[in-house]
Amino acid sequence: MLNQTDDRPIVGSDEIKRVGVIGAGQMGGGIAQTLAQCGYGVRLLDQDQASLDAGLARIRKNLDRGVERGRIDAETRDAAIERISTGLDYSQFGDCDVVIEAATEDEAIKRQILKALVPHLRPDAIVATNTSSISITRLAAMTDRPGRFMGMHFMNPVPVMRLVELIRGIATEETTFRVVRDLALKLGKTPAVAEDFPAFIVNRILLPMINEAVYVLYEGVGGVESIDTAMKLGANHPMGPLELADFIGLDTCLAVMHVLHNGLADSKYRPCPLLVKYCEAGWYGRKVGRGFYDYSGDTPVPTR
Ligand SMILES: CC(=O)CC(=O)SCCNC(=O)CCNC(=O)[C@H](O)C(C)(C)COP(=O)(O)OP(=O)(O)OC[C@H]1O[C@@H](n2cnc3c(N)ncnc32)[C@H](O)[C@@H]1OP(=O)(O)O
Ligand SMILES: NC(=O)C1=CN([C@@H]2O[C@H](COP(=O)(O)OP(=O)(O)OC[C@H]3O[C@@H](n4cnc5c(N)ncnc54)[C@H](OP(=O)(O)O)[C@@H]3O)[C@@H](O)[C@H]2O)C=CC1
Repeated sequence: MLNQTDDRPIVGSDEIKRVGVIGAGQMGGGIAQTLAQCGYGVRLLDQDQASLDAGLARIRKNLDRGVERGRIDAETRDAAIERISTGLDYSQFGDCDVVIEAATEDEAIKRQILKALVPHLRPDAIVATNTSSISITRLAAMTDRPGRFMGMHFMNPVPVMRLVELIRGIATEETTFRVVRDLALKLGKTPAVAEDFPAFIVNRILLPMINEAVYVLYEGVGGVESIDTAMKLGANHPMGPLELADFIGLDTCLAVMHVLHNGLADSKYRPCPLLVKYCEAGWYGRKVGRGFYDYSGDTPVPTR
């Protein structure tokens, strides 16, 4: 398939066979698992072996749970694991058709990753970012291929959630968009298109709600349990906002609020000081064992 604007060849969606994933955290792991379950070869990278091992162990556990619950059989699980290779070196992405960046929500880290990544890619490879909030256009400018760059924003937990937000940067070519949209469809997801504004659609709406829940806690309007019970039973949310904040990661929640606050320059997006304090303490939520709940025991215990 030929690129419509500059005639350089670009991979077509049917030709996507190998996908690289950068970051083996909860999102990178979920994306890798979903890709592998759908038959794609996956190259997974993180910055150290311990993070890679932990990521792969989480994928195995999720797939094992699928087998236990009768959702998949053991052969499907084993084949999915076989399709995932891991490494610490960007050269593993040399044969990838698409690479999805899913590292920590920090623009400096993402810029560094993108700069290091592109020299190893085929000229026609597409780069997508799973950022929750950062400008796609700005990240694209860090690469040698703004036309082959866009936002592909999965939701957590990736294997379960049906939505993928698709965000074009100012330079994203239509062919790139179509290839990435088709990949999302092949993963069984429903795409929703968002413009390149801070935090796009889902997080522009969801994160201020979570931040407000933290203010409600900060001001003593309710305790952790009351707030979550109120929103679960009163608004039919599957998780309360504080439970959800812990699930997303308080570091990610705070990073998104900063992008909204800085990017839209409106005081309504001011991160709650209590959210800032929890992050300063390293209480990032479920992934570290403590956030608005303490996860060290059998059942989560509210911390306030
Ligand atoms: C921050 C961003 O940039 C954007 C975001 O992602 S915002 C966050 C968006 N996500 C949400 O809002 C999630 C809200 N929560 C939920 O929808 C549900 O609580 C939930 C789907 C996470 C769990 O559902 P539940 O019914 O309470 O639990 P449970 O029965 O254990 O799990 C339901 C299914 O999800 C699967 N699941 C749960 N957690 C999982 C995980 N972390 N990874 C993979 N699969 C998971 C389970 O295996 C189960 O699958 P089966 O029914 O096929 O066996
Ligand atoms: N959490 C959520 O609900 C959602 C998050 N997102 C987005 O997905 C991305 C990842 O989030 P999430 O998975 O939750 O975060 P996690 O903290 O779970 O994982 C981030 C991973 O990135 C790794 N990492 C950090 N720096 C580098 C680097 N220089 N090179 C390679 N890997 C690196 C981290 O390694 P280490 O642990 O060693 O630092 C970690 O394994 C973020 O952009 C986030 O905004 C999108 C949708 C939902």
